[in-house]
Amino acid sequence: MDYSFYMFSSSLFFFILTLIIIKFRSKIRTSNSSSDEIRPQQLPSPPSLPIIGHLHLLGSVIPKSFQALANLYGPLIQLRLGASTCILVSNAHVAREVMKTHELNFCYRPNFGSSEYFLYKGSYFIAAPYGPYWRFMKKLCVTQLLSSSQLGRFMHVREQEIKKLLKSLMVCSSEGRECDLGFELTTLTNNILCRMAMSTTCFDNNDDAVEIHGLVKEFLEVGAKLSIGEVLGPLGKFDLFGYGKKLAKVVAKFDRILERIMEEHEHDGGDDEGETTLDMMDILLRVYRDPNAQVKLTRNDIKAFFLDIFLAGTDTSSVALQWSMAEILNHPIILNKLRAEIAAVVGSTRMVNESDVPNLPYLQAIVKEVLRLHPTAPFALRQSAQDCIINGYEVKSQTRTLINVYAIMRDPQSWDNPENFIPERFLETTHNDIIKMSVNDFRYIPFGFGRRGCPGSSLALTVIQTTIAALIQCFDWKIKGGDRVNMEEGSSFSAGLAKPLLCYPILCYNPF
Ligand code: HEM
Repeated sequence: MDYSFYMFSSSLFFFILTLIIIKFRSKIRTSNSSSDEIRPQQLPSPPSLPIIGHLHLLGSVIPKSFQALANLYGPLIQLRLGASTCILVSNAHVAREVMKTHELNFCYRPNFGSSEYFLYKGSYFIAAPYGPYWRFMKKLCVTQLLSSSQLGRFMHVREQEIKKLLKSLMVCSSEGRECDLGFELTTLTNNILCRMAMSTTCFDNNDDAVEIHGLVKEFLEVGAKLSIGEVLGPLGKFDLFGYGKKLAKVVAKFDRILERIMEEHEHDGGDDEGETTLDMMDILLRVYRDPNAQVKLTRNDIKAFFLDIFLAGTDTSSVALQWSMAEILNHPIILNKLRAEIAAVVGSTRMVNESDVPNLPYLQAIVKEVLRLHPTAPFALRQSAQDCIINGYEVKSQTRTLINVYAIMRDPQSWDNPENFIPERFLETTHNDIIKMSVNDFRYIPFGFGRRGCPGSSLALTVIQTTIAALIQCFDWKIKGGDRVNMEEGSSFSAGLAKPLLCYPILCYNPF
C-alpha cells in the first residue's frame, strides 16, 4: 500500500467517523430535549488539574474568565476551584430556569466557611436562608426601609449630598486641580446611605460615616482574602494567614460604632418625632421594641443588617457612577446629546433634580446601558435546596450557583454589538421614549431577579441618574493624561475600573 493511498483511506476513515459522531451527538441532543426529566446528564466541565481544579483557567477579571469558559463549554457548566465546586450559569435561557422556573429551589445563598468569624453569625440578611427571618426582613425592606415613600422622605438628603459633591468639585475647578472622581463618588454614596440609614454623615465634624466606610472597605478586602480558605477546603479552617482574626477585629470595631449610634437613637427617642424624620435605625428599633412583631429582632440582627446594606449598596452605586462618567467622557457625541436633553428639559436657570429624571429618557438609557456593560454586582450567588434538572442536566441539592450577570448581558445571542456602548438600544425609535424591559426579560438582570432580587435598585438608580445629570450639567471635563479614560476592568469585588478615574472638572454652570 503506497503512502498516498494510506493517507486517503485514513482520511476517509476519519471523515466517516466524524459523520457518525455528529449523527450520534445530534441523536443524543434530540433525545435529551424530549426526555430531559427521564435521563438527566452529567454537567459539562472543562478539563481540570488535580488539587487546583479549574483555578489555572482564571484571569484577574473573574466574570470575563468565566464568560470565556462558557463560550467554550456552554451556558451551564460545573467548575472546581480547589476544594470548592460550583455551577456557572451564562445565558438568559438557563438563568430563567434557575431564577424563575425553579425560583423557590434557588432562593438560598451559599454559606461560606469564613462566616464562622462573623460576630453576627445567623443574623445576616443577604446570606440568610429562605425562611421566616429572611421573609420578615425582606418585607420590612420593601414596605418600609427602602420603600418609595421612605426614599421620598430622604430626597433632601440626596440633594444636599449631591450639592456637597458639586462644591468639592468646584474647588478643584477653581484651583485647576485634578480630582479623584472615584473617591468623590464613593464619599457621596456612602454619605447618602449613612444618612438614610442612621442620620450620620461626615458632614461637619461627624466622622462616623468616614469610619464606617473605612471598615466596610477593609471588610471587603479581608473577606475576599479569607474566601481563599474555601479553595483550601478543610485546611481553610486553620486560618493559616490570620485573615479570620483580622475580619473579626473589623466587625468588632463596626459593632462598637453601631452600638453607640443605636444607643443615641434610643436616647433621642427619634421614634416619637413623627413619621417624617424616621431613619432606618428608628424603624428597626421600633420593630425591636414591638412585643407583637412577627419575628423578634435582636440588636445583632439590626447591626448585621446595616453591615449588609453598606456592603451591598455603597461601592456598587459608586462604581456604577464611575463607569457612567468613563463611558460618557469617552463618547463626546453622547455627552453633548445628554447635555442638550438636560438643557431642553431643565433650562439654564436651575439645577437638575430627581423630579426631572422621568423627563430625561436619554439619561435613563445611558444609565441602563452602563449597567448592562458594567454590572457592579457581576454575579448573583444562589444555592439549590433540592436536586433538580436544569437545562437537561442533573443539579444536586446544596449546589453553589453563580449566575454570571456580566456574561448574560454581553451575550451576542441576546444583544447586537454587545461589547459596544450604545444607549440608543434602550430608546424607542419613533418617540425616543425609554424602552421599559419586562421584569421577565432575563437578557437584562443587573439587579438580579425575583424574591432574592436587589431591594436597593430604586435608590441606586435614583442616585446614579441624578448625580450624572448634575455632573454633566455643571461641568466640562478633561481627562488626566490623555483624551480617553482607560477602560481596563479591575479585579475588585464590584468590578470597577482598574485605574483611578482622575479628571479636571471645569465649571460651566454654577448652581449656587
Ligand atoms: C448599582 C447598584 C447595585 C447593583 C448593581 C446591585 C445588584 C444586586 C444584585 C445582582 C443582587 C443579587 C440579586 C439576586 O440574587 O437575584 C443584589 C442583592 C442585594 N442588594 Fe443590591 N445592588 C445595588 C445597590 C444596592 C443598594 C443601594 C442596596 C441597599 C441600600 C442594595 C441592597 C441589596 C441587598 C440587601 C441584597 C440582598 C437581597 C436578598 O438576599 O434578598 N443593593 N444587589
